[in-house]
Amino acid sequence: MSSNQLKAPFQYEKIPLENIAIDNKKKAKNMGNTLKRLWNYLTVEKGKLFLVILMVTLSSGLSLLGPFMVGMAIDDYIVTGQAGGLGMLLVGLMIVYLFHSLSIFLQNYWMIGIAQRTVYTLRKDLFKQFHRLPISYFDKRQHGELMSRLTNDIDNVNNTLNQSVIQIFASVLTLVGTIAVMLYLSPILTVVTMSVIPAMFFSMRWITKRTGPLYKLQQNDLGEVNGYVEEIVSGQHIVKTYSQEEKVIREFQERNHNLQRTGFWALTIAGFIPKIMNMLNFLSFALIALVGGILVVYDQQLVTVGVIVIFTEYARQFTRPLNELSNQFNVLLSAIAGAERVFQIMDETKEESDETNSIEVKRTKGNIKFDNVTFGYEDTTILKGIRFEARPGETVAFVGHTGAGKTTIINLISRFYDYHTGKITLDGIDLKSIKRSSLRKHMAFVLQDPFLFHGSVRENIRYGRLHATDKEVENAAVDANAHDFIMKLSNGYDTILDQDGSGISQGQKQLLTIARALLAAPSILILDEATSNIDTITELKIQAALKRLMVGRTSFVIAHRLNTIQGADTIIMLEDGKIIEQGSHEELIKLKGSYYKLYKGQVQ
Ligand SMILES: Nc1ncnc2c1ncn2[C@@H]1O[C@H](COP(=O)(O)OP(=O)(O)OP(=O)(O)O)[C@@H](O)[C@H]1O
Repeated sequence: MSSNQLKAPFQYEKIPLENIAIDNKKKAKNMGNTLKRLWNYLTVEKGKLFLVILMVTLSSGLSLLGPFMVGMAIDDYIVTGQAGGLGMLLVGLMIVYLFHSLSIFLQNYWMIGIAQRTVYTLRKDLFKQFHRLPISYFDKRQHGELMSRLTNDIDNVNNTLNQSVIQIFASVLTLVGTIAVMLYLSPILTVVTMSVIPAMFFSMRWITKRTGPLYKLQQNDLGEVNGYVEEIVSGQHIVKTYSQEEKVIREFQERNHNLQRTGFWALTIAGFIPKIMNMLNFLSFALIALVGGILVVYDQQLVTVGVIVIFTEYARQFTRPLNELSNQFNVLLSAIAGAERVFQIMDETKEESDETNSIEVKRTKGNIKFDNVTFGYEDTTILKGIRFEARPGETVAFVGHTGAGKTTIINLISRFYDYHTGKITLDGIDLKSIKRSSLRKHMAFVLQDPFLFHGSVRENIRYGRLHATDKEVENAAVDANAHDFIMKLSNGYDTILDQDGSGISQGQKQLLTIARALLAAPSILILDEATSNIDTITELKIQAALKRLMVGRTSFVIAHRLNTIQGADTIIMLEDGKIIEQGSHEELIKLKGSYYKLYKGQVQ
């Protein structure tokens, strides 16, 4: 690998901002909707929110009172030379600032509570939504990218709720209050102080127009980075086996670079705000001193020295909330971008809700019938005119080249996807009218790549039936030929398995999933190439366990190795989504068609 390939992109090339297409109207509408939905989450805590608002109002009021009292001290006591009342005023000032601090402490305390609970609910709702989404949704997306929504995006919302809500509210109040008091004290100086507003407004507009889309882009780029990391971490074995480290690092760097670039521009442009605000602040300071000074010299009635001091303080108070508003506005934009991505998932079409009159199937014989079924994932039709019947207790095996449609048939039987035309029935009832959860309760899967959760061996088997007793779990393990190896593990049934069971062999994992299926005692079984990549002794064990598992259950088997399915009642040979041959092993051999050729090819 040349060192150039991995060189960090120190050059921050300009992002073509004009390419970030923004449909302003649509964007504003989306933002409004997102804010409204966030607000709905917040207002669950009406009481606390009211207290926060009360405290913010109090602290804003007190922050106006402080400078006013200082001005009074100058005009009434210092300029007049009567310093007697100064002590009392000082005590008053101390009390004002004490309550000011107390109200700030309380508003933060309550707001953090509200924010944490809001984000907790948001996280809960999003996680729930993950479970309502159809398999097709996950099939199409990178898992890490989805995870990023639950972590980074919600974190973003959390940070904003913790700080920005209070700051924005306090800033608005302080701004309005300051303007009101300034007008009361001196309309001329108010106009002078506010003369910098247009400059502030236009510079802010220029900045936020650019940072908004950039923040959104940054969140997307972060999702991409997370998605890629998740994919590569879980595919480490493959990366190493094919020595693809260089390629992977290069691809990661591309995503990392994009994130760095958007992050750089978002923060750089947002960083202009405080600088511009400071500059304008100093400008308004100078203007107040100049105009105020001239007014004092010409007419003491118009403006006093105390009022000039109050104005210089208010000028700062006046630009600070503006500054804060603009800063918080950027944080808010990034949180809205995060929230928007969260709500996007919440708005995804859920797994089509089961019809209200859909049937709960308590018992089933396990008779599955396909009658002229067609189906396609997207526009292209994958399965065409599929007809077959699996009678109760029978085994139906699917064979065919890769992409022929074997898994797709299984996806339809388990209703991960719904058929388009024709009909699939279970015991004569249309599959679409049966509640998905009720249908899947009667099914168990033993898949090619057995999945185990982080937890004990016992818990992993018990996943098949949560209320099974320890004895039942062990019986299932015995029947699945798993008991012996489990007893040899460091803690027997209580041995903790890593996520995906990386501490045990592939064959052992398969035995555990067979035990899990045995415990579930379903009437329909789905076996997907359960015996590939396994040594002969373990394979024999698995075969025996599967035989036991399949007794009395309708079983659907996908197998590439034809020797494992010779005993099947029906073998269905698929080609390009169509059934080309169907019958028992003997019948298909006699036919001397495609199955015969495939079989001969494998046994030779
Ligand atoms: N989630 C999906 N979205 C879109 N197309 C899909 C999806 N899953 C499978 N397909 C397409 O459907 C066709 C049938 O795929 P299927 O997985 O059923 O084949 P298969 O016979 O099980 O193959 P294999 O033996 O390789 O597992 C293929 O052309 C495949 O590209």
